[in-house]
Amino acid sequence: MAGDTDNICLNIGARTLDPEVSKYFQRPSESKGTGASKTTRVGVKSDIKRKVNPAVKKVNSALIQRSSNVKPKFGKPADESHKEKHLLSAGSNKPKKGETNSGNEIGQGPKKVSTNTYGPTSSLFRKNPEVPQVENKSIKPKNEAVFSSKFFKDVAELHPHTVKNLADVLHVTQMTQVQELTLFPLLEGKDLLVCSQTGSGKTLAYALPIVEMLQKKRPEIVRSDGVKALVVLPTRELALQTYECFVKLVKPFTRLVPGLLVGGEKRKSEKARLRKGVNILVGTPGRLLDHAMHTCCLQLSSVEWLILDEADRLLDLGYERDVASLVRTLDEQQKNSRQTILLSATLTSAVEKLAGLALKNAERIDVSDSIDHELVIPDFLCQCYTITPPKLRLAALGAFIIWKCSVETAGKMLVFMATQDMVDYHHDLFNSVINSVVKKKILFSKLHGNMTQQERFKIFNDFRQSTSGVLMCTDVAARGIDVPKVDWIIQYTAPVSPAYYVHRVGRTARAGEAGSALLFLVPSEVRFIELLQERQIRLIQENAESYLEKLLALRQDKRHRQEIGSTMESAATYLQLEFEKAVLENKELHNSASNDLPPWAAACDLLNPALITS
Ligand SMILES: Nc1ncnc2c1ncn2[C@@H]1O[C@H](COP(=O)(O)OP(=O)(O)OP(=O)(O)O)[C@@H](O)[C@H]1O
Repeated sequence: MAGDTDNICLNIGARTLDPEVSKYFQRPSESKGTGASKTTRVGVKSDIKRKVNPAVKKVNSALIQRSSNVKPKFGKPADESHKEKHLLSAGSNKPKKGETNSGNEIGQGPKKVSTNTYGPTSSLFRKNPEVPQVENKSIKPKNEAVFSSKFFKDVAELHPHTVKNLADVLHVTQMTQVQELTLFPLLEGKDLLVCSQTGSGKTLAYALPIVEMLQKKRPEIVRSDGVKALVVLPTRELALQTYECFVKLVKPFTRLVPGLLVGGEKRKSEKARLRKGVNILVGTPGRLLDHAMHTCCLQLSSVEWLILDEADRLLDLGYERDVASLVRTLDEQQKNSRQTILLSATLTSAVEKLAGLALKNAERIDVSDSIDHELVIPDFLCQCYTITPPKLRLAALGAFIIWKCSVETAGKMLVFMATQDMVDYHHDLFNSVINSVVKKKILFSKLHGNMTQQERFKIFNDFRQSTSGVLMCTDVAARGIDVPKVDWIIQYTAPVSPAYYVHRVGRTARAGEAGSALLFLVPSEVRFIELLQERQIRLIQENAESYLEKLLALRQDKRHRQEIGSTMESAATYLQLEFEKAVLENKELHNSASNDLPPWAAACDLLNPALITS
């Protein structure tokens, strides 16, 4: 990525460069007799009648002034602008016959440039790195059928109230593979190590048998009997979601009480809940351990089931010690024998080590059809990627969101980004800019680890219940979280590994439903596609230009028709300028662009270091 950011200087054309260099970025419309082109970024900027603050005006006029003082070196008559399209395809920045590569990166100084002209393109589309075409290797995707042929109503061991409740409240009737394979060993009291693809119904696979075993116990379990089942999950959202699953499952058996402990809440109120009595305690490791050590009303002596869910994530997040301490505390305190279940979407050696620590004579259930632990992608997931030059990324993402969430349909989308600051910045930027250009407003929300628990729960729940909208998030939402009816997973920054790719895309196409995923890469990240191919994951390559083209649909709105122009380039330029203006006009956005974003993100996602520091 770092290498690609060098190209950003070309995005800003004359604005940041030495005057000697800047003349090579002259907007063609200023060449005599060619007429003004609306596709030129500076040109478009000057066309937009919008209240601009004086500082912005000063910068803009200085930029225009600077660029108009020099003679154009590139450029062709405006009436040839329709021929520009071919420049957008892969390799558009290759020197053409009769010209040399100008190589105008900052610091290189002016090089000999072509006398051949490119014409009035936006600088967004000029001097971009070549978009590589990736060879499609032969791939054998790993299959894992989600559903079994069994129905809950046919399982004699389940209470009729349970079966009815499953259908009425959880809307499930047919078992998934993992649910069928785990039900009987769990009812028999075995320890289990379960590995199954994302979205295959692992939560119900353990929650259902536990509730069933609890409701069958005689004398009947009541809340004053204390904690019988302890469920450990890596994040608050996952814990909340699992707790809610238990709340639904115990509906026919109201004497059973689930509880939630996730931190971020006052200890006093948590203690009060524990004092009243909880039978199924769901929580994150740190908080559970904290109460286990320091809250006398939390007794673990009667625990009979321990569930370590999303074990690979527990380890990734550094909870190994907390989990080990919790297991030790249980071993010391508990009076009855314990059944332990460990679940994971991937079986790594670290997970196996944890299994060795917590499980006894465990049965292993791996739903996938091979033993080499390949990554499994849901059957009905359509996966695409786009290799987009850094300068075009922001506009391409904006265009895609506008297309999928406002113009075409009102879809529901998760957008993954690398850092909390990126999420904050893009959330605020898109919320203000995109919603000022679209007719059908888009609900933008954000989720990351640096938000209060109340905020996180509220946003997570609101997004789960909404039928459309965009949730921008870090990897805090990558694993385990279950949001119904997500149409698209966008990975705006590449995941850290193929396994994380699978976790992120696994937020859609859950439990046999259909979904789509799009991965943004810059040209230097193309190796990631090869890595995915090596793991038997196939993606279809798409062109960012095909997303940018969709911006032309905004022309239906008379307010923007003129500014958008009639070409993909002019429309993309329009959106990019709207982003840039928002950053210049809004102090908070400006500050977060200049102070908070990692330099590589700032460089890719607007901004133009010159604008930020101006
Ligand atoms: N038998 C079923 N029939 C239909 N839907 C089901 C069934 N079991 C579970 N589901 C639904 O499938 C979705 C995914 O379930 P769950 O979150 O348990 O998957 P998971 O395997 O734990 O996924 P991840 O590994 O991503 O955490 C949930 O919305 C759940 O309600």
